[in-house]
Amino acid sequence: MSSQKKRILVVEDSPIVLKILRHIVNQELDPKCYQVDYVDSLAGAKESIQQQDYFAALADLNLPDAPDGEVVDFILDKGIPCIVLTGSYSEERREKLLTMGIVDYVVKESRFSYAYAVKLVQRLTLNEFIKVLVVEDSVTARKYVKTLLQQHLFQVLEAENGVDALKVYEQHPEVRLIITDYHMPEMDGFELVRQIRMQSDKSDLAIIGLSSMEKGALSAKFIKNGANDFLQKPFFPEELHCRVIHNLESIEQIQALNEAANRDYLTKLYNRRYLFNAGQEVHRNANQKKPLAVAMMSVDNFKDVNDQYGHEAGDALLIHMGELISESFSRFLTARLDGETFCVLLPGLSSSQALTLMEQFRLKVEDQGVYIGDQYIDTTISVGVATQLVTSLDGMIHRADEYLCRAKDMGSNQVVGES
Ligand SMILES: Nc1nc2c(ncn2[C@@H]2O[C@H](COP(=O)(O)OP(=O)(O)OP(=O)(O)O)[C@@H](O)[C@H]2O)c(=O)[nH]1
Repeated sequence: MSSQKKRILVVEDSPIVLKILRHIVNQELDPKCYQVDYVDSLAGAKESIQQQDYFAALADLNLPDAPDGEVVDFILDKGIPCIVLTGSYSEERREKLLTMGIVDYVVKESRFSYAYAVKLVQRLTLNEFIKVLVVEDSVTARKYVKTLLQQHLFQVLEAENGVDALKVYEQHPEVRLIITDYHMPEMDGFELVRQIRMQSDKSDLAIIGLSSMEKGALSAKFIKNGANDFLQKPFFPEELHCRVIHNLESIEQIQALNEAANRDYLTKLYNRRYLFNAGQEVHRNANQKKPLAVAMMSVDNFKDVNDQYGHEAGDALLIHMGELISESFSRFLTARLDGETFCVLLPGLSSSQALTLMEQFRLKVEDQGVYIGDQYIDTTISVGVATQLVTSLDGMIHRADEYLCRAKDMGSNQVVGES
């Protein structure tokens, strides 16, 4: 999320609804990320929108000075995504709202509907950064899906057949979702899904197949070919949005689980498991022309910090070390291996370059010290650096560890390695 707060406008005249909304907003929207303004009339909305840039608005359809949804027209006119709160539901009203180009409507029935509306704001914030590829040979159908996705702030890419889609995907591997039709010239939807699945699995990229009603079996075939989901045409806009959100949330949950499994809970650096897995490729790519250095570092006399200032202070020092390591070695793979021991893989660096870099880091730690509360703690590190390429990463880490022990034996606060 960008460092600037997102401004959200809530337009609602009912004090009871406002009270519930405020409560949910306070619970769900981080005040560090969102600034929410509340007004109770069209006049209030006009004044606020004149003064501020809004990321999105939640607006009541019927206000005393705007009984017929005029506030929604006004908000949309200003290019602000709008989630409509409506007291009642009818097919006619739904049709009208959707053709206006709103993000979604929420019938004011229970606390859950307000929670849904607030969650939608969070979703829009994420969507801004998500690329979706729409693959469809009919220009009208493609533009329709594109418009619906843009109403939810997605970045939309287009392709008119499977071959075209593969090219776009190659240029934009960050695409998180592909929505593809079945029947297309050059390459159909099934073949596209088959080819895409050779590169990206379901936990990295979601695929939703589109198939027409009369060809019911296509939907099952789409799933069997590797799509995450399908949608039968013609579909309601809400159906598309629900499927899109559902599939993206599944991917996000898997990624969050992976991330949690790969990170050290305290410093947020990668953990030992991740370093050993991801490091294999780094090690494989190393050769005589592309050297690899492995540095192991350990905070000196860390036990004394725990003993003297308490375990919490020790934790704070480790967090500080984690921050220092990730900012100083941002282009390298870094990890906390255990306790007060950290590791960094430095591909492309010769022995002397690696030793110099680690010596600079040692000096930085020595110079900085750290405040834990109002207590200033002086701290130093010892470092071992292995640069001789051996057959396994484990072997290099073991060597670096031996140099680290030597640095400690020689009095700590120094870098020892192969020159
Ligand atoms: N606060 C805190 N302490 C930890 C954590 N993990 C390990 N420790 C402690 O770190 C200390 C490491 O002690 P030692 O292995 O003797 O290392 P040292 O005191 O730095 O000594 P040298 O390595 O010789 O400089 C132990 O007391 C562990 O209990 C942690 O996550 N938080």
